[in-house]
Amino acid sequence: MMISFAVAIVPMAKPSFIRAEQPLAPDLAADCTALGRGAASRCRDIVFVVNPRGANGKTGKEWKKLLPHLRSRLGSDFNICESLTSGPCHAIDITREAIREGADAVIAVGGDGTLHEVVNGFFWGGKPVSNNDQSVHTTALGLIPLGTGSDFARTFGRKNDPHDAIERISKVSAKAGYYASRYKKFGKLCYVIGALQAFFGHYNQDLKIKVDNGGWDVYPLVTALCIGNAKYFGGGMKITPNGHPSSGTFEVVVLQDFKWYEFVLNLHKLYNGTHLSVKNVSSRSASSIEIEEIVSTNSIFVQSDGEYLGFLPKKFSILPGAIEMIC
Ligand SMILES: Nc1ncnc2c1ncn2[C@@H]1O[C@H](COP(=O)(O)OP(=O)(O)OP(=O)(O)O)[C@@H](O)[C@H]1O
Repeated sequence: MMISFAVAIVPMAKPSFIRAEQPLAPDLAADCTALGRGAASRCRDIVFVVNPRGANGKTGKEWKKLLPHLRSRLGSDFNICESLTSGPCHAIDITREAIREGADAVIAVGGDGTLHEVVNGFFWGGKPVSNNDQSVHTTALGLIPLGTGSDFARTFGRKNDPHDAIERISKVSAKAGYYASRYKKFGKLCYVIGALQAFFGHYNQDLKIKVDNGGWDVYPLVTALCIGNAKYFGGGMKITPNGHPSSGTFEVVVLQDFKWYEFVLNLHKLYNGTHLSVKNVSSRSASSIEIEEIVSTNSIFVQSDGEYLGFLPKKFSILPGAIEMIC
């Protein structure tokens, strides 16, 4: 069985962010290449955190093609700092360092995994990271979606066109400055293949769920539980169709006693968001949720934005308005 939750981010003015109550990543030694090379004072206004290995390496290639356009579009308003990630979790460190150094905006360039890491770089020990001089200046978050799925951007109705993303960044540039695996070679189909493969050796599990500090509800034979403050995951599956980053809540969708053939038969509904009317599918909205096994096996896998997040039990909660996002 798998628990997944779509994203942990934000839109417009003061949106919300989903937080896992346990640390999302270790605080690795800060070795942000771009800022650590002594270029911080030159490059700290807008930092592009680029995952060159995203989408099977396509992100790196697309980014190289995009750079000249980006420089000509934003170069007059911003000092542009490009920082390539060297491996998993590096984006977290780069982001934290950029915020501490007073960056006006940090832009994730890659897929949902990269965005996930950048968002987590905005926090440390459950609290927002602040810049070194402790001023009211804040750092905005932006996204150039160049990953395999890039599902978060879909919630905003985006076609995941990087040029559109640059236009959005250029339009709000003044404001930003002010406010202060494995099947990826199959592209988006990798998510369907991965989900089908997950059914083999899969077993349903009885769970208990506590929503918004209420009582515990028992959910027998859970096949999958998905939490989202955005609508999409799995390369365009509208899994939490009522989720939206500005709602201040997330949507919880539970699939119970689902067979692999039901997954196949209902695949089109998962993609267009009409699966909530299917038998054994339920949905509710929440601002915090605790999930535990009825009988503990410590084997219920949790993933977030395609990233491994450990095993149950887990608690997730919304942090309303935690990050200013360029969108
Ligand atoms: N230099 C690197 N080499 C290998 N892996 C990296 C590197 N930099 C970052 N990563 C890891 O790659 C993961 C996936 O990247 P990303 O989300 O950008 O692309 P994707 O998986 O193709 O897109 P999506 O998540 O939208 O499907 C990130 O979460 C990160 O942990």
